[in-house]
This record gives sequence, C-alpha cells and structure tokens, in this order.
Amino acid sequence: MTVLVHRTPELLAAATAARLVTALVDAQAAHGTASVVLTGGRTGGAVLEQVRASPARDAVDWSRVDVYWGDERFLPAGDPERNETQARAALLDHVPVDPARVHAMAPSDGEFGDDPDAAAVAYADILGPTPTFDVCLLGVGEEGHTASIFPDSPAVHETERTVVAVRDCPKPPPTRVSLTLPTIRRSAQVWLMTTGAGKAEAVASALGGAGEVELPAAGARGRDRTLWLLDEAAAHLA
Ligand SMILES: O=C(O)[C@H](O)[C@@H](O)[C@H](O)[C@H](O)COP(=O)(O)O
Repeated sequence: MTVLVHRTPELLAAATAARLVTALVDAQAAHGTASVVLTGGRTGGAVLEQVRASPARDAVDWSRVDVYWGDERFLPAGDPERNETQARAALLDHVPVDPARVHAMAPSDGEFGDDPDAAAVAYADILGPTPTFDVCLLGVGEEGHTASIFPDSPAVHETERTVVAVRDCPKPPPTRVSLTLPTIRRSAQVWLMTTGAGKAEAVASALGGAGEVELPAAGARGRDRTLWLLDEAAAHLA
C-alpha cells in the first residue's frame, strides 16, 4: 500500500488525473485495452473533470477503454444524482469512447424496472464470473464506506455475489447497486481518493489496521497496487 498526500483537493484531482491518463496508456501498451472502474462522489468527479482538461487526455485511445462503475445510485436514467450522469458530464461525453464499452449499471426505470436486485444480477452477468480491471477508482465516506459498501452491512459480508443491491444506505439516495469487496480486489490497482478533515478519522482507521467490516475502505485492495490518494486535511490523523 502506498499513501500519497497532496497539499490541496485541487492538486489531488489534477495529479490523480495525470496518473490515470498514464495508467490507461500503460495498460493499452501492455495488453491493447484499458479498463477503469469509476466512482461517484465529489473527489471522483473532480478527477474526471481534470482528465477532460488534461493536455495529455488524448494519449489514451478512448475507443479501447472499457468503463465500469463501482457503484450506482438506483435512480431513473439521466437523473443528475446518478454516477453515470455525472461521469458523462465530467468526461465521457467529451472523449470518443465506444458506447458498447461503457458499462453503466441499470437505472430504476430501465428494463429491470424498480428492482435493484435484478439490476445487480444483470451487471454481474456483464462482468462475468472472473472480472479484472486495470484501475478501480474509489471514494471514501466519513464512516469508512467505499463504493456503496457500508460498515457492517449485508454488502460488506458478501463473499459469493460480485454485484449486490444495497438498501437503506446512510448516504442518500438510499437504494444503490454496488460491486462487492472481493470484486473490487480483482482489480490490478485500487486507488482510494479522498479529501477533507471529515475523512481523516476513517483514513487513519483504515491505514491503522481497521478491519473491513467496520471500515469497508480498508478491504479495498488491488492485486498489484493499492494507493491512498489524499489531501493534507484527510491525511492529518494518519
Ligand atoms: O455513489 C457514491 O456516493 C460514491 O460511490 C461513494 O462511495 C463516494 O465515493 C463516497 O461517499 C465519497 O464521496 P465524496 O468524494 O463526495 O466525499
């Protein structure tokens, strides 16, 4: 595990965007394609905005990038609170991705109707039984959640299914679809990105050895590399 601390949230977003462009270019050089798992939240969105603004952006062959989400708010298509909506506005609508390679989690008004369990099963079918990702981007909540995996929740105890429905989330909206920790751990690299003093306790707990049931972000590890990308405020108790 590597911890990188940047002075401000803006520097974190810009530096992580540069890191992501490089990681995608490296993945394409190594095996022809690149796969990235996107996250919701302010930090994740800021990174995508910085990728869009990056002069190096189009070093990536966007037509050979597979885009997934770590979680999604189970809302109607196009809802401004959906992670997909925000990622499209921040980046995906501004680069020539192949629509067939952008794998959004189903909305609540789609083919599976208002059934998050069916949406989760459908996403698991898209991933297949042994998904792998080059880079998995994740945020961290004040109480230590990541994706939509909350402390001591059914999702954090899930070891069989790759994708689950999540209900009664402490962070609104209450219903979501989320990768599970074992699926996140199938990523080559996991990058946990967060800023602000409000996250400092969760960060310190995760880096201090907390277990994943009480602190799900602590269970988000990559096969090859795990990066904690922080600003000084989020890092100040670690
Ligand atoms: O759908 C979501 O809400 C996110 O996936 C969630 O896991 C988020 O990344 C964290 O809550 C951190 O959010 P901030 O970066 O806005 O603090």
